[in-house]
Amino acid sequence: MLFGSIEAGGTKFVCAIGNEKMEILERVSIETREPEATIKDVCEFFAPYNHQLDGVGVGSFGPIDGQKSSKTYGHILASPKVKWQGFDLIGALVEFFNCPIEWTTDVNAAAFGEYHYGHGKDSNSLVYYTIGTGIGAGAIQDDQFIGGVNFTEMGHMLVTRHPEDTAASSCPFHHNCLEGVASGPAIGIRAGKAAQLLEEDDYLWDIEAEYIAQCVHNTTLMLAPEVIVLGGGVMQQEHLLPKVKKAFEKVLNGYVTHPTVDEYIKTPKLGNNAATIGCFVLAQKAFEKAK
Ligand SMILES: Nc1ncnc2c1ncn2[C@@H]1O[C@H](COP(=O)(O)OP(=O)(O)OP(=O)(O)O)[C@@H](O)[C@H]1O
Ligand SMILES: [Zn+2]
Repeated sequence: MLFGSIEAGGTKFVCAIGNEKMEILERVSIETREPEATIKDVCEFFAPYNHQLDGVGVGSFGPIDGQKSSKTYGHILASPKVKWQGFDLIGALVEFFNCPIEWTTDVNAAAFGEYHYGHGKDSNSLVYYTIGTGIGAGAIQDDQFIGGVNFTEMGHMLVTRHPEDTAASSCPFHHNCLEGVASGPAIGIRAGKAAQLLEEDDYLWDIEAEYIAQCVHNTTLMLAPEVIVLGGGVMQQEHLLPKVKKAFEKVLNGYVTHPTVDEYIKTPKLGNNAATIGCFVLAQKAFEKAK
């Protein structure tokens, strides 16, 4: 079988071809420009395979309309990328491909990859956070994405400000949401330099760990997942995960039981392939649904 994967991101579209073993056979990265030119390149990549593909999975940047009954279903909504506002992304892809398509958000796709082939392989529930330019999350319970009226926006949960943290929030909407205080740009504002340039022993990493620990605490109490995966550029700081585990145990203060922190709080097993593999699984589901 042959599946297509499209990770539609604000900076790049990563397109891949894979098989039922979830092996990536070919992959290309296309710079995100205006919609028409970008979609044209995406279609060119897939064109030689279009009659062989059994399904395509898409993980899209947002905000995107996921309400099936909506007139703008599958359209990009009020995106900061002005040229994409109102663009019918899913419609354009459905029109091009000759096979069934299943789609969700980019972070849901990464969560789905980890749920099926990564740290969630033997679990029935998983929450995945990406901590990068923004903070987004996907929650899965029994193979279903959690969400209703909208896709979830857990990255904007409110957190308690660290008493010594007076830095401006990087989120234009909230003074003390997780993204506003713990995303890469938020660390950058606090540090006065890019997060990746911050020394490993800088105290700001302890503040960062406390914010992420609050996120794990809130997630534990609201969703009680079997595993929480923390991905994205910021988590590439390997010293951060142990700090988060310690801070989480402190903030939770033994209130509920959970697996050991080493089993419970993970960085992605699939690394950068989580979303691609998640899209292949979506593609497989699209194929099975259409049978
Ligand atoms: N090694 C690193 N250490 C610390 N911060 C990092 C590192 N790599 C990237 N970042 C920070 O993460 C942000 C970029 O996030 P990421 O690498 O996940 O890409 P992205 O795809 O742009 O993010 P998003 O998932 O929000 O779209 C930047 O703010 C950057 O400062
Ligand atoms: Zn916010």
